[in-house]
Amino acid sequence: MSDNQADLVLHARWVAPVAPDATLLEQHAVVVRGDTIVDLLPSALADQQWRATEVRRLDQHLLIPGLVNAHTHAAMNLFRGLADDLPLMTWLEKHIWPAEGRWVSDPFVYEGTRLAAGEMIRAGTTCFADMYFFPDAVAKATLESGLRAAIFCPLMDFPTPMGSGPEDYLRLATDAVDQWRHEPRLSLGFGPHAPYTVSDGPLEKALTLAEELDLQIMMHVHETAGEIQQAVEHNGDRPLARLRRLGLLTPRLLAVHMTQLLDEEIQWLAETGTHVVHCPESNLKLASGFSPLYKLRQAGVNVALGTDGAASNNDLDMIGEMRAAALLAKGVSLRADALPAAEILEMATLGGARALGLDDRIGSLQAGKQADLVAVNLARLETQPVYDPVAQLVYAASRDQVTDVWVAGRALLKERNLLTLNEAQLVHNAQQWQRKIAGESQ
Ligand SMILES: CSC[C@H]1O[C@@H](n2cnc3c(O)ncnc32)[C@H](O)[C@@H]1O
Ligand SMILES: [Zn+2]
Repeated sequence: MSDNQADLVLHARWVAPVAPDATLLEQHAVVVRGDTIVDLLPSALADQQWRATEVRRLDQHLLIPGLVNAHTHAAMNLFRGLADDLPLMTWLEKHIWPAEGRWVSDPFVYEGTRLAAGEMIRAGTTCFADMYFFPDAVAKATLESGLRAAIFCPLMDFPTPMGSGPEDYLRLATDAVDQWRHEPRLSLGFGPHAPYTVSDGPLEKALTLAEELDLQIMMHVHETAGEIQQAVEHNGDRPLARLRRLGLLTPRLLAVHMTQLLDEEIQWLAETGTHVVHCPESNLKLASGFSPLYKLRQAGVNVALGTDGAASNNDLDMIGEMRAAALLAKGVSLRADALPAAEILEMATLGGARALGLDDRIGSLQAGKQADLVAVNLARLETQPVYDPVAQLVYAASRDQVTDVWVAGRALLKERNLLTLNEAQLVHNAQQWQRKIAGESQ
């Protein structure tokens, strides 16, 4: 290939690179060779300097880095709407865990993850962090969809359809790491469920293994006030203090939810480089509370954004999640300047990439990074006129304005059509699972 030959040149009316110190660009082009961005330059110059196999002119579009959903349980898409309007522990103990005990299997996780992948691609997510059972099925579905995923293998004290107990989960996790970690679009990690379901021994083992294998750890932490009260009554420690004592507060940990935080605990997170994953819609729907986003960011904690699973959110829409996060941060801090739109977009892209240890590869549009890109059409009456395209994306746009998505230079969505998954088939299969599941719970 000659020096000025590219595979793809994307010209866009606006480009938000999200790179450190980068500003919004107008009439620029992103140049892609193979799976990598090789140039970002004014459109007029790109026309002079680059020849390409494919050229797209996105004249009414904002081009952004692919959204990083930093916490979900993809296969739970098949449980969307199964149990609503309940608080966390009733939802989990009385509905979700019994349903998982009955239905979760390799084929369930494969089909549920495919359904979630279709939804995520159509909403502009290019990378998702998954925390669920049967990681091989998640890996297979992800690779087929063309998405990128960080797969956190489960760890709990009690048995599930996947494993008999901590030793078994850890063995299955290391097997999955061996099998999948060399796939360029996958990364692996450990997913101890929560402080109230994993005891000290297995947590220490997971940390040792994560250090040995250089992997991230994801855990639900401080999701509700009840979780903390129960822990204090049980062993005298708040869960975060216990994780600190065990050595888990490090840049390896993604602490999901964190709705209850003392100022001292925010300092621990900042000092140790622990990441927080904020899931505002799930927290609101389960009435769990909300994470003090403004305080966390002021303290210098890296915050990523996640949807949580579709059984508690009930969608995997990162554009909606950005809006919820922005409005909640302002409402809670009583500061209209808390979390401006550009900062929210950064959380939903580079913040997630940092938390997953992938910021050298994804999260911003820079030469040398992977070509994970999303085009959003702003020429709809709902997003007109455009003074500030990023504000329009966060405060006014909807996910169906995502028109095109690329991961590692490969198109997964073209003019709203899925290219790697059959939409009608996904709907059909979801309906079949619903009939089975609903049929038995009557
Ligand atoms: C081993 S992780 C999968 C496990 O987590 C459950 N889960 C889904 N959402 C939540 C949440 O918000 N808090 C706690 N646990 C959650 C899921 O149903 C699986 O059992
Ligand atoms: Zn979760």
